[in-house]
This record gives sequence, structure tokens and C-alpha cells, in this order.
Amino acid sequence: MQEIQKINTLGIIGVGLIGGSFALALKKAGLVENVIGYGRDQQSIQQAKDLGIIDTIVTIEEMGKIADVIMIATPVKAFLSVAEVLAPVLNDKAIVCDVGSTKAEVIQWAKIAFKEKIVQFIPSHPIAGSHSSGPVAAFATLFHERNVIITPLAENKSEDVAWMQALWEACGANVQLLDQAKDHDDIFAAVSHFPHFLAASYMSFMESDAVRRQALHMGGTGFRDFTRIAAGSPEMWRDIFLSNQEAMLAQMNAFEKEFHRIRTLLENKDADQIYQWLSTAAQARRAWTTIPTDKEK
Ligand SMILES: NC(=O)c1ccc[n+]([C@@H]2O[C@H](COP(=O)([O-])OP(=O)(O)OC[C@H]3O[C@@H](n4cnc5c(N)ncnc54)[C@H](O)[C@@H]3O)[C@@H](O)[C@H]2O)c1
Ligand SMILES: O=C(O)C(=O)C[C@]1(C(=O)O)C=C[C@@H](O)C=C1
Repeated sequence: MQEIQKINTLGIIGVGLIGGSFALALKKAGLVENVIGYGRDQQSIQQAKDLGIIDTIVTIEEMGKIADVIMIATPVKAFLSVAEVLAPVLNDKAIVCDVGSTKAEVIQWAKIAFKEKIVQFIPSHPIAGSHSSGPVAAFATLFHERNVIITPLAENKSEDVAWMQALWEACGANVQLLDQAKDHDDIFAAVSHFPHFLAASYMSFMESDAVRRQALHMGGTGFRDFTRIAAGSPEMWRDIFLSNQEAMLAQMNAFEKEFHRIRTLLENKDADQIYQWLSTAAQARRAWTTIPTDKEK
């Protein structure tokens, strides 16, 4: 196997679950000498340093001058303001990536902020995460056996994309390249953003009424598994929904029809069709093997 080029200085903007885990994974792989970090919140960035995720706290200006790889790992709606500070101070040798859950808007903003330096920006999205956030939630094996989607830009140099891919692979990830940001956003509206909408809607629905709230205490493993993701960061998910509004609304419209169809089956006590519907769903879920099942803790 070809040796992966080491990073002298890795810069992370927004050292939370994803940025922190990337830094820890590359440290563990022995691929980074020095990690510098910038964060919005002083207490949180200090915590990242105390936990050994980053070695030094810096400003974006300092990072832009010295880092050779920079990851922007903030919630997606913070991307533009961060990129606008980074772009003018970004050294020519650096490559920059993001980890945002949406791609079309991020790429549009990257082009506005980085201008001719857009060649240095490689859009990325790890399909790995958790409902926990902040540097305390970060761990080195988060990306093991998980997909990472890179949506390279026409302007990118192929050797930079290859290096980015190799870095993710060194974190244990399987990298897939997707040409179109819109395809990415449609896909992840369906398999990530809309499921989150369902879990969050369900939890707020349960919480909104005293009798249902009382029933929550009786929930078991099915309830736990169905609702886990609803505990995720409201800031992160607000930004994702707003950033992928069009694709989310398309999912909602389609689901409204399905909701209606199933409701009618139940109103009509149509046992055969209800069985058919549940059977199709069960087969689809049993056949889903995209990621391995987490080992029992
Ligand atoms: N959590 C997941 O499951 C997951 C998975 C894949 C991708 N993502 C994406 O990764 C990004 C980060 O998510 P996360 O789970 O690590 O969130 P997080 O809350 O754990 O970390 C985000 C960090 O960014 C910092 N931050 C926020 N605004 C900032 C700003 N303007 N300048 C500098 N720092 C700022 C926060 O203080 C925090 O430390 C988001 O864009 C999210 O969509 C998340
Ligand atoms: O495991 C979780 O809690 C997640 O929500 C992770 C998850 C997902 O939907 O799979 C969430 C958002 C991302 O952009 C990528 C991964």
C-alpha cells in the first residue's frame, strides 16, 4: 500500500464530535504532528485542549497561515461566516474540507468565500455520528467502517482529492465519491434528515400532552431505538433542515400521501393490505446491511 502523506499541522474549526473525532483518529493513525483548533465557545475549545484533542488554541487567522489541512466542522449555517474569515488568510499549500450534512448550499457559499482559492476546498460528509455533541463526545474510532461522501469540485486537483480520501480511509472509513451536490442532498434528505424529522416530531408530540408524557416512562427498547436520534443537537439539526429545505419538503409531501394511505387501510380494517405493508417494510429493513450492527456494549 502506498504511504500516506503526513500532515504537519491540522487545523480544526469547531472542535466538537466530528472535528474532534477526525483529529483523534489521525493522531491515532500517526498521520498528524500538531493539531490546532479554533472554536466559538472558549469553555468548549479549552475542554478540547484539556482532553488532548488539540494541542494549541489559535485564531482562524493564525490557522490559515500555518495549517496544511483545515477542517471546518461547525454547524452548516456557520460555514459562510467562518469561510469568509479563513479565505483571505489561507496559505496556498493548504487544503480545506468541511463535514457538513448538506452539500449544495455549502459549496455555493464556499465559492463565494474562497473565490479563486476554491481549488483548495474539498467538500466532505462523514456518514457517522451520534446524538451526543461537543469535544467530550469525540472518539478516535467514530469513522470505522462508516461511509464518507466526498463531492469533489471540478476545480479540485486530483492529488488533493486523493490525499483527502486517503486521510479518511486512515480514519477507518469507506470513501465514496459523488459528482452532484444535489444528488447528495436528495439522498441524505431521505436516509438521514427525514428520519430525524420523524423522530423529533414524535418526541415533541409525546411531550406536548400530559397523558402522553406520562406514558413515556413505560417505553421499552423499541421506543428507545426508534427515538435515539431525537436527542441530537437542536442547533445542528435546525441548520440541516434549513439548508436542505427543498429536499425535506419533498420528503414530507411524499410521506403525507403514504401516511394517508396507511391510515385508510386501518380505518377500513384491511388486514391483508396491512400485512402486505408491514411485510414489505420488514423485508426491506432485514435486507439493509449498509453498515454493520454495533456490537452490544
Ligand atoms: N453529529 C452527527 O451525527 C454528524 C454527522 C456527520 C456530519 N455532521 C456535521 O458535522 C458538523 C459538526 O457537527 P458535530 O456533531 O461535530 O457538532 P458539535 O456540536 O459536536 O460540534 C460543533 C462545534 O462547532 C463549534 N461552533 C459552532 N459555531 C461555530 C462558529 N461560528 N465558529 C467556530 N466554532 C463554532 C461549537 O462550539 C462546537 O464545538 C455539522 O455541520 C453537522 O451537520 C454531524
Ligand atoms: O447516529 C446518529 O445519531 C446520526 O444522526 C448520524 C447521522 C445519520 O443520520 O446517520 C446524522 C447526520 C449526518 O450528517 C450523518 C450521520
